[in-house]
Amino acid sequence: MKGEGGSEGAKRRAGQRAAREVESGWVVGLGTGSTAAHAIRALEDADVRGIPTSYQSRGLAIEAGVPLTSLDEVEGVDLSIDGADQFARGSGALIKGGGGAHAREKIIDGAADRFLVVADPTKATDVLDRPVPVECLPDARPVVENRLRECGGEPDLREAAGKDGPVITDNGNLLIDCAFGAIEDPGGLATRLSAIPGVVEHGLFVDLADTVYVGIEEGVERIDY
Ligand SMILES: O=C[C@H](O)[C@H](O)[C@H](O)COP(=O)(O)O
Repeated sequence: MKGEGGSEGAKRRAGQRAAREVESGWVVGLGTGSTAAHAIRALEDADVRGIPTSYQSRGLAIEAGVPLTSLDEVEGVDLSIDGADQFARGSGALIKGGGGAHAREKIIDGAADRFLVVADPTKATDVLDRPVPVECLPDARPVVENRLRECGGEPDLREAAGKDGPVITDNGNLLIDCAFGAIEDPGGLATRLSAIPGVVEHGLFVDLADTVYVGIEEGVERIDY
């Protein structure tokens, strides 16, 4: 369910710009995906501790020599830097989870004093309209799918490439990509999705982003919320 396109240069500019906000001694949430990866690499020589949001970001941090910690070893998270599959320019609402990492991302990004989103211009939209990734307990899938239909969605179990069967998240759960068409009220939909028994977490991030850095041809655009 990853988004298409987006130049690597734009992603790199956004990731490196966000990494410049990190101060010595900070605890930093390490986001997942190809854009957040540039921020993690840019922290190579920084005096920080990182909390990874996924298996992928953990591996990247180890490669870059960023010391790792966890939520139960720190008093707080100073800053988190993470990507997005789509963001609404006007509100900063996001769709995340194209790589299936949104549950841990929401915990860590949401715990941070500041949450910086890094993106390329293909992620920007006026109204969110990508399918929303929903992480679901395996036994609950039929019930969750019915409830998603009642919410107006079209659920689609995410299949794994190179394997017969579904994608299993880092937490051992299933992923359902649910299309809702244009999402005019992300906050209302987020509340409804969170109330479904068996839903571990969904990829709508509402009122969480403080700043979006968008890599563009000439540099980086900054949008504050
Ligand atoms: O589960 C994955 C994450 O939410 C990513 O941050 C999101 O998919 C964006 O990834 P990318 O920067 O590779 O487009």
